[in-house]
Amino acid sequence: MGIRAILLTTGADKLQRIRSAQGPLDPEAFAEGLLELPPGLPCEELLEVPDILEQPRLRQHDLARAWPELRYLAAHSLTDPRTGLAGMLWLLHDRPHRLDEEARLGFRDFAGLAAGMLADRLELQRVRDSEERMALAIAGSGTGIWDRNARTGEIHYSSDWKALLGYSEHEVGNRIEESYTRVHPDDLAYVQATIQAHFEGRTDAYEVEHRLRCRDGRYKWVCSRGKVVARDETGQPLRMVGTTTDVTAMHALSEKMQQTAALMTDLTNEIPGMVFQYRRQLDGRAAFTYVSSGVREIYGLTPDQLVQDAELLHGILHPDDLALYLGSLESSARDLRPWHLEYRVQLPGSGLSWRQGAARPRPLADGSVLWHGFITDITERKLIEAELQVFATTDSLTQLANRRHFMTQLESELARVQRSQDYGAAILMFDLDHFKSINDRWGHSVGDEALRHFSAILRAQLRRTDAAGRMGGEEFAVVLSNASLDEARTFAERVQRELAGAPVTHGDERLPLAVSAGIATLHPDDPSAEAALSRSDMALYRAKRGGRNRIECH
Ligand SMILES: Nc1nc2c(ncn2[C@@H]2O[C@H](COP(=O)(O)OP(=O)(O)OP(=O)(O)O)[C@@H](O)[C@H]2O)c(=O)[nH]1
Repeated sequence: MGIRAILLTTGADKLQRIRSAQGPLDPEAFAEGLLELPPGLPCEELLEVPDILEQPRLRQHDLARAWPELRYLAAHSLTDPRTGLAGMLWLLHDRPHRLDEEARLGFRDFAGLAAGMLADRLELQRVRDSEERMALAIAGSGTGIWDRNARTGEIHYSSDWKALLGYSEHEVGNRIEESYTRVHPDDLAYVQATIQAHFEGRTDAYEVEHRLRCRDGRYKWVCSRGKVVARDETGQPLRMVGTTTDVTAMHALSEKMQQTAALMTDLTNEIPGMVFQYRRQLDGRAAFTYVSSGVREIYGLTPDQLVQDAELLHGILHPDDLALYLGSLESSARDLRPWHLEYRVQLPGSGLSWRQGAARPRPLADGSVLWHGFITDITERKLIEAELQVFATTDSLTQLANRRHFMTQLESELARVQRSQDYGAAILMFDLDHFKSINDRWGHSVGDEALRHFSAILRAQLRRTDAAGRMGGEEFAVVLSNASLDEARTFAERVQRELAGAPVTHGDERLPLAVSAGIATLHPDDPSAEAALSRSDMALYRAKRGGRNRIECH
């Protein structure tokens, strides 16, 4: 090109830094190595000034001052496709000059090459800067960094890495073989296999927790993370970088938590019944996240079975209680109120049994609800309750309803009559005739036998909807649902016939047992069951007065 000097400057604006100069131009002549762009630059990609003497403004420029012989100047901007202007390439001469077309094209190509190299260097600088920033960011954070040449097996550690294990700067070798000697023997195979899988491209990056021996011989738990950052054309790793973080404290904590969890499990397994944690998601899906071993007795399942499939309970709960069970959990989740329920289960091989559930719900951030609670077996309590219920409502001699329970049944029947105009019911009072003389003649136990005998006759005549009770002594009452006065009279006649036809005997003797009956219907305007009862009582009184073994209606 017939040029005396070449200059390379970098910068993104009018102030350029001189990077290199070839020829008689002295870079030292520029203040702080900076050069301000002459006016008109770098607006154009290529600018040529054939003779500076013809450009008065350029004669005063720094370039002309640094090299007074300067007569010719050509400049080409160097651009970085990512950031724009990155520098300038200058051609200078001490004589007037002009590039011919071929030289211009050559200058353009040359500037293109220089711009590419400059962009690469800037990129490298950026990477270095960011690496430095990263190193600064993780300095003192309990993390060290390393850089491994996968081909030669050379590995370099940051000062933090060495400090992590208690080494000073020059106490750690740079061979990978040595690095593996610091890994705990029990962890080595696993660590190497993890790294190998990453080398073979089976993972994007790797992360492995293991123990590393410190300078003082003790082991620390660390988390090693690594990633291959360069591979050759066949995919073989060339360079891998990574970090090592001290997780000893976290490990100790997680071990402590595991011990606590194991203790909790042991304790919950000792509690009779089943301790559970149950989670219900916003979309309604639900699962047991923990169940104690008591699930075997409570539901006849293993903990794993119930944790894997909560719906197994649908086949275990009594069909009549399933909807109640699901509904009660639903409302507990909705209102965040404690869940309490008594329900029946049917376990294979054993009969019906009762369970009681109690749990507290807690809302979670994702909208789901988490219960903690327990289920106990209350079958025995339910049996006792049922026995007490029978005890409280039944006459022990005859097994008929006692007076109090019969009155409750009568009240329900009256309510039914009051609800429906087409519905009628009758109340009958029975009283054994001359019962005192039976006791007097054959004794109390024969009298008891006679009372049981009459109760059995009454019971045999009842329909499922009717009810009978012993009102006291030798007095009985029956309420016939959906029955008229005539139907009630027929009922009483049948009872008298049965009693006459099946007498109680004592030895060869036959007890002269007969019964009087008084009948009344229930009225919708009866203020109470007692009112209807007293009408039938009045009718009974008339039957007694009328000669006994009679039926009177009110
Ligand atoms: N064996 C027995 N007798 C009872 C029981 N409860 C009451 N009695 C007796 O039943 C008798 C009832 O007698 P009364 O009230 O005089 O009536 P009655 O002899 O049946 O005469 P009328 O009812 O007028 O026909 C009494 O002797 C009571 O002691 C009982 O549980 N067992």
